[in-house]
Amino acid sequence: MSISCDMLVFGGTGDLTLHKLLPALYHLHRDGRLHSDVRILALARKKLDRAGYLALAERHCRAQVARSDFSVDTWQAFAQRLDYFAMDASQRGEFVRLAHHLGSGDRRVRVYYLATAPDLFEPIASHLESAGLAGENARIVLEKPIGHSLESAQAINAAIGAVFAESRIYRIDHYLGKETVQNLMALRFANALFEPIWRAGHIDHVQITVAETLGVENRGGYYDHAGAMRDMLQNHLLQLLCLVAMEAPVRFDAESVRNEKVKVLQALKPITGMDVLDKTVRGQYGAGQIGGHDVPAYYFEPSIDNDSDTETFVAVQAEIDNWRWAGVPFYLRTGKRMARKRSEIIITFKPVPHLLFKKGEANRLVIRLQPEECIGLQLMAKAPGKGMQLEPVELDLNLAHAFSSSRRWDAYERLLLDVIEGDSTLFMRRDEVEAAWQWVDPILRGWQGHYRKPRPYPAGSDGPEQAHQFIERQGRGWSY
Ligand SMILES: NC(=O)C1=CN([C@@H]2O[C@H](COP(=O)(O)OP(=O)(O)OC[C@H]3O[C@@H](n4cnc5c(N)ncnc54)[C@H](OP(=O)(O)O)[C@@H]3O)[C@@H](O)[C@H]2O)C=CC1
Ligand SMILES: O=C1O[C@H](COP(=O)(O)O)[C@@H](O)[C@H](O)[C@H]1O
Repeated sequence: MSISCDMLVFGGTGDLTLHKLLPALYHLHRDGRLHSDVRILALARKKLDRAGYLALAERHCRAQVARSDFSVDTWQAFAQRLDYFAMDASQRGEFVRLAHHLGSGDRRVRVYYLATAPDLFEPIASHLESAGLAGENARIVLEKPIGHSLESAQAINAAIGAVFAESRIYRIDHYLGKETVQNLMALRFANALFEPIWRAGHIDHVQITVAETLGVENRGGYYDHAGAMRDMLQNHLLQLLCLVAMEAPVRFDAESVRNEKVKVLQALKPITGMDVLDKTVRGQYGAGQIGGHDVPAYYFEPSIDNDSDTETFVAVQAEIDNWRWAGVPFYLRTGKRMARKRSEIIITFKPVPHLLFKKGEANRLVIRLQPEECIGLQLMAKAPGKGMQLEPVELDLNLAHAFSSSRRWDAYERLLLDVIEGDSTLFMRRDEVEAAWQWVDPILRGWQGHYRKPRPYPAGSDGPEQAHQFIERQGRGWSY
C-alpha cells in the first residue's frame, strides 16, 4: 500500500492530465494501490467549479479507460479524492491563496506535478517557495522536454534546484515506465546469456524506432517550436539507447542506474556542422492516408505556420565512443503520421564467420514496446523435409501471454506510484538531461546552418526516401 499524500497537478485541464495522468490515477485507485488518504488537486486558469471539473475529468476517463475497467461506483469513489483550484500559476500572489486553500498539512508529502509548458516551471517553483509550500516533504515532477536547448535546460535545472534538492526532483520520461523497457534491463542483467556477446565484436548495429500514426493533434502550438528531435529523440529515444548500451549498474537503485546511463550519453560522438548531412535525416509529413482516411499535410494542421520548417520525422546515426561500442552504429528514427504505430529496438548480431548453408541471415534480438509487448530472438532453423533449407524463425517471449493474469500497467501508473513512494530510479537526473542536450544542440545548430528544409514524406509512409538511402549507403536497411 502506497503512502498518503497530496498530489497537485498544474495543467489540470490539459491534454496530458486528461488523457494520461487522471486515467493512470483512476487505475491505481481501482487496483487499491493508492492510500485511502491520497488527495488530488488539479490546477489551471480555466474558471471551473469542482462539479464542472469532475464532469470534464469523468468524460475523459471514460474515453481512456477500457470499458471493462470503468464503473460508476469506482469513478464516484475515485472522484472523492479529486478537487479543482482555478489559479494563474504565473502569478506569485495566487500561491498565497493556494496555501490558504491547502491549509496546514506541512508534514504530509506533497507532490507538485508540472503538466504545463516548461516556461512555467521556474515561476511555479519559485512561487511555491515564497508561499512556504516547498518544504522538506515536497516533491516536484517535471515533464519533458526540459527546455529547448542545453542553455535553457541548465537554467530550468538551476532554478528548480535552488528550491528543491535533486533527490526531490522527478524528471519524467514516460518511456522508462513502459514494462518492456524495464524488461530490457531484466533481459540484460538477470540473464547470463547475452552479456558476453553484448558488444562491438558480436553486434553489427542497433536500430531504435518509435513510429506513430498520430499527427500533431491539438498540440501544434507546442510542437511547431519543438519538432521530433526535441519532442522525442532528445529524451525517449536517447533513454532507450542508454538502456541498451549502459554497463551493468552495481545496484538497482537510482544513483547506480543513472550513473551508468549518463556515461553513455557522455560517450556519444558529436555530430557537428556539415556532418548533419550524412548522419541525420529530417522529414515533414505531407498529405496522405492513415487507416484508409485522408489526413492533411503538417502545415495545414491547426496552429502550424504554413511555411513551417519543423521536422516531424528524424533519423540519426549515433555512435558511442567507448570500448564496448566503438564502431557500432545506433540508428535512431522517430516520426509522426507513419504507416503504422510501433516502438521497437532491434539488435542485429554479426553474421556467422563462414557460411555452410545456402541461406544465412544474421541473428536479431527484437524488443517490441508497442503495440504488443514482446521480445523475440530470430534464429536460423532448418525447415522440415529433405535437404538443408534454412529459414529464420523467432523464439517469441510474448509478455502479455507469459504473465496473462495481470493487467498491463500504463507507464504513468508505474511512474506516479514511484513518485509517491519516493523512488527516482526511473527518472532522469539533472546531468543526464544536460548530457542529452549537449549532444543534441550541435545537431540542431548544424540543421540551422546546413539543413533547414525537412524532406517531405507522405502521411502513412515509412518516412522520407532519404532515410532509406542514408542507411542503405552503409549496406544495411531498416527492419520491418
Ligand atoms: N500531451 C502529451 O501527450 C504529453 C505532454 N508532455 C508535456 O506535458 C506538458 C503539458 O502538455 P499538454 O498537456 O499537452 O499541454 P496543454 O497545452 O494541453 O495543457 C497545458 C495546461 O497548462 C494550463 N496552464 C497554462 N498556462 C497556465 C497558467 N498561467 N496557470 C495555470 N495553468 C496554466 C492549461 O490550462 P489553462 O489554459 O486553463 O490555464 C492546461 O491545463 C508539456 O510540457 C508537454 O511537453 C509530455 C509528454 C506527452
Ligand atoms: O512524449 C511524447 O510521447 C508521445 C508518444 O508516446 P507513446 O507512449 O504513445 O509512444 C508523442 O505522441 C508525443 O508527441 C510526445 O510529446
